[in-house]
Amino acid sequence: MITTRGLGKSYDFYEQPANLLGALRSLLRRELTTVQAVRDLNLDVRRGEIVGLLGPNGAGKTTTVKMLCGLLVPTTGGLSVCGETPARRSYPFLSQISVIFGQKSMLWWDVSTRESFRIHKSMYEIPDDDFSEVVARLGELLDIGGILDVPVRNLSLGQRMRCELALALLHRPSLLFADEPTIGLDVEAKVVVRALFREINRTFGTTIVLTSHDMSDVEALCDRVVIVTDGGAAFDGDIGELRARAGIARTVVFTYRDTPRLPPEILRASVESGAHSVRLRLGDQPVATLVQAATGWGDLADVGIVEPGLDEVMSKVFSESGRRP
Ligand SMILES: Nc1ncnc2c1ncn2[C@@H]1O[C@H](COP(=O)(O)OP(=O)(O)OP(=O)(O)O)[C@@H](O)[C@H]1O
Repeated sequence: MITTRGLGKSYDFYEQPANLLGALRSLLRRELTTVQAVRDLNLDVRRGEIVGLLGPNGAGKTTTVKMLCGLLVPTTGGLSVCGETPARRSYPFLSQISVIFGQKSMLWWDVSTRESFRIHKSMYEIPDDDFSEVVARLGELLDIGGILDVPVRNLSLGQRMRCELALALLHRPSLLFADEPTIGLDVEAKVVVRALFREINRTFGTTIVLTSHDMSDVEALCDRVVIVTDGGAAFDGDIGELRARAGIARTVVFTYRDTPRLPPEILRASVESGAHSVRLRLGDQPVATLVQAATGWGDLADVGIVEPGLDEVMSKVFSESGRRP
């Protein structure tokens, strides 16, 4: 579905002078600055996958997405998306893809969502029957039936995001780019959006490329993650491999019916301890050995093994790549 080889993009721009003197000088001589936003990126996405494109701020994720959907022309390298060259923006290409930018509205601001849908319908030549069916289905799934006739400027952020999603899915794209699609949504709306992504992926086989700083989105959705740092791919694999790469040990939590009598060395090594519980890092020792020892510290009620949070994992991988999370 997507292949990039040696993909690169640099931006040239003139820096804004910091003060009046600088501004006067810049009338005579301006300094051109180049930022290498994406460098030598090799990426393969197969049909039907949900791939997370992750990385710290400024890593080059949005620039990559913009090249993949044809909004930006690469400076170097080659890419093929749905068998086409995105920057040519041919009709067969555009009718197969869709893009959601969480920070940018694709809806017309002054008219209702339904009007934007109608414009979209004519642009994509969606037949009347298909259109009615998809609007009804998305209206129900996203709970927007009651707000389709409200001017977009009067919608709350969460309501607008639901409408943005519906607009993006109207022509049933086979490839969806979603750049921070859950930004600003409340917890309930995020769950709805994730469920919707899963559903369209399962039902229509839609391939999804997602960028998000919300690790719950990533855990809930992504079969595979590609971590971009400084414009290049620093990791490509599934979340299990990513956890292994970060090398953060799992922890085990022992919960007691009474207050446990913890040996001093256990107390010192604990990640946290409370009146009725203690949390320890699982090092090389077998879990069974630790559980056996834990039964001797008090009236053991429960044992739970906790994977490191994806936020912690990402933070470690980003910092190892020399970038802040
Ligand atoms: N239009 C532009 N002109 C000049 N530089 C740009 C432009 N757009 C992005 N950049 C620079 O390119 C680099 C990558 O930006 P990009 O927006 O692709 O990162 P990102 O990974 O999406 O970041 P974030 O997570 O903060 O959204 C940054 O250093 C940014 O300042």
